[in-house]
Amino acid sequence: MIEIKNLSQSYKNKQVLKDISLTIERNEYCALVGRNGAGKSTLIRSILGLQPVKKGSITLGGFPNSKGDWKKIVSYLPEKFHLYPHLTGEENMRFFASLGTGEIDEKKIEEKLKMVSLWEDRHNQVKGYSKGMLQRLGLCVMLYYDTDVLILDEPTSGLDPLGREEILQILKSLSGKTILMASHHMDEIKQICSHVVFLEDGKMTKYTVDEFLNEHLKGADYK
Ligand SMILES: Nc1ncnc2c1ncn2[C@@H]1O[C@H](COP(=O)(O)OP(=O)(O)OP(=O)(O)O)[C@@H](O)[C@H]1O
Repeated sequence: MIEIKNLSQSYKNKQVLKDISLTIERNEYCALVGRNGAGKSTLIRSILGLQPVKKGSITLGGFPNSKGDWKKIVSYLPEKFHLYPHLTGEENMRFFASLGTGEIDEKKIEEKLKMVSLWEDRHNQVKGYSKGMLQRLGLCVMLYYDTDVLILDEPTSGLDPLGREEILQILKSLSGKTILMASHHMDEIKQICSHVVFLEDGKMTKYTVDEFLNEHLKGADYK
């Protein structure tokens, strides 16, 4: 579903990604792991076409990321995103739903709000939502589009253990999705991911979760 070939990225003289090649197959749940500054955001930004690719190529579902068609199969949840605080949860959903074809699928909004346990709170203004609720609403917007590929940048960042668990359970309940998710939390990676994409010194290695744990956790780099 995601294919990266010989990707290199630099900022001025600093090379951040060095000749990276990666294939993420359909139905794989991949954690994107690396120390601060390893290049995780640079990789995500490159995949999403937010950063021009000068060297290498990226395709999503067979579509080059330089052309628009790939957007039909990919949704992205940034680490920081904006919702309208004066609108209710449901009104926010309706707003984002209308950005697609212009038509709003009310049944689907109901289904997704229930999926993220916000149906009861749908008539409340978002300004009163907790961080966990906001994160679930962000996820709900993303899930509304029913895309095959989900890219998430630290979706549980800043949440308490219960809030994190709620997000993980939602992701776990999905089927037929391909996920790339930046994460610093080994416990959540173990819980929901099949693979780890590890960035270090500009190089990338893809492991199964067990391989990664055996290789890297003896020194307790990540917990
Ligand atoms: N716009 C930019 N201009 C110059 N250098 C940048 C820019 N963006 C990122 N960098 C540098 O590139 C390197 C990789 O940054 P990136 O944000 O991709 O890492 P990251 O793995 O996402 O880090 P974190 O875990 O802290 O979010 C870092 O050394 C960073 O300082």
